[in-house]
Amino acid sequence: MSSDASEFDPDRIESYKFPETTYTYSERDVALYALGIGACARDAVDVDQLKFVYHDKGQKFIQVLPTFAALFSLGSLPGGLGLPGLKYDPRLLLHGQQYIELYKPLPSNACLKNTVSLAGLHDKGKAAILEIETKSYDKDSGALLCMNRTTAFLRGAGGFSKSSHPYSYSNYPKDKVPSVKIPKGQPFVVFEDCTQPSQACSIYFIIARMKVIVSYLLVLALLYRLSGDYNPLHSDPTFAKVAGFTRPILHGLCTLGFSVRAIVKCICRGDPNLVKCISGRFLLHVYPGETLLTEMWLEGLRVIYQTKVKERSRTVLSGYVDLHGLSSSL
Ligand SMILES: CCCCCCC[C@@H](O)CC(=O)SCCNC(=O)CCNC(=O)[C@H](O)C(C)(C)COP(=O)(O)OP(=O)(O)OC[C@H]1O[C@@H](n2cnc3c(N)ncnc32)[C@H](O)[C@@H]1OP(=O)(O)O
Repeated sequence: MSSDASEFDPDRIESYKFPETTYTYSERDVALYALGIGACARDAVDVDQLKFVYHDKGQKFIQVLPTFAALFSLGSLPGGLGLPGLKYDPRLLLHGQQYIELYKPLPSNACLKNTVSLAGLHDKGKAAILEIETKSYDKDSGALLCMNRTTAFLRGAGGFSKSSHPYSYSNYPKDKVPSVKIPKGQPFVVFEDCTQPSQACSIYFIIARMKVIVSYLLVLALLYRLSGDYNPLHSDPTFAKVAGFTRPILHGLCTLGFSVRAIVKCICRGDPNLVKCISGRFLLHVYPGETLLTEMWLEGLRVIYQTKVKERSRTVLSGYVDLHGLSSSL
């Protein structure tokens, strides 16, 4: 018996073959992205960040922040999430998680070929969770640059299981994904950005062995969207209200970009190529203009982090970043 085309149909979603896509970017996109996640926002001559927006010290290419790789995954979805069998209200979609593996330093401009597949689909009753895997190859050399696993939390789309057992499909072993446990002790380092332009910038407070970074977001969602996520949830007040928010919220990937940029600055001493893999779960929305505070703990070559909104004292993101090694100056 064929299923009704207007129904949520997990079998159709699971058997869908995603087309290959291409994604092309230039140095201008790389610099615009870095500005969208707050690089140099508080200090236009920050030696650790100028290289992400400018050919600092005569460098030949602008360097690429590791979370730039996440853009390839959003750009790889044909027509958004218009998959056969997937029925959901786009106004209720939230970004749930992002996982990125980096295999090579990201070039400052490239033409990429993306292969896309379903990584997971889960029925959580009140929501459906959809996971999409994107592998990005340099089109010229054929080299695999990175892999993204992007998780969408589709509020109101759950309850589609055909048996009493909740539907759950994954193309990767769940036990290989470490869950994040925030350590009980104090974070590792303290770094605080200046709060007002009139203050001296980039003041370091080394308090015991703690470092904390504070960043200030202003109209970032409007700037960040120019990197390719035009979801009106981040710009349209009416749309945001229907989605359940008092005003447009920040892109999850912008918050992740802030947090990982803080880690690159504080732990990697500005070297983006020390980052091997990134994992983050979005726990709560962020309003543009709120202050982000990223706390970091170092456990071997793993940085465990959590990001809080200072004004509401709420954790909005947590995860880990695995490194290839540690900076010798740490
Ligand atoms: C293909 C992908 C395309 C992606 C496109 C992205 C486009 C972007 O423009 C969209 C955005 O950027 S939206 C902004 C960023 N995201 C957010 O602000 C979401 C913040 N998180 C929340 O609000 C809640 O955690 C919330 C609402 C997500 C969950 O909270 P609750 O409803 O309270 O859930 P809870 O009862 O705690 O858990 C139910 C089950 O769901 C699992 N879960 C919870 N949070 C999750 C999350 N963030 N990601 C993945 N899974 C999550 C829980 O584990 C639980 O399952 P189980 O019962 O099996 O443990």
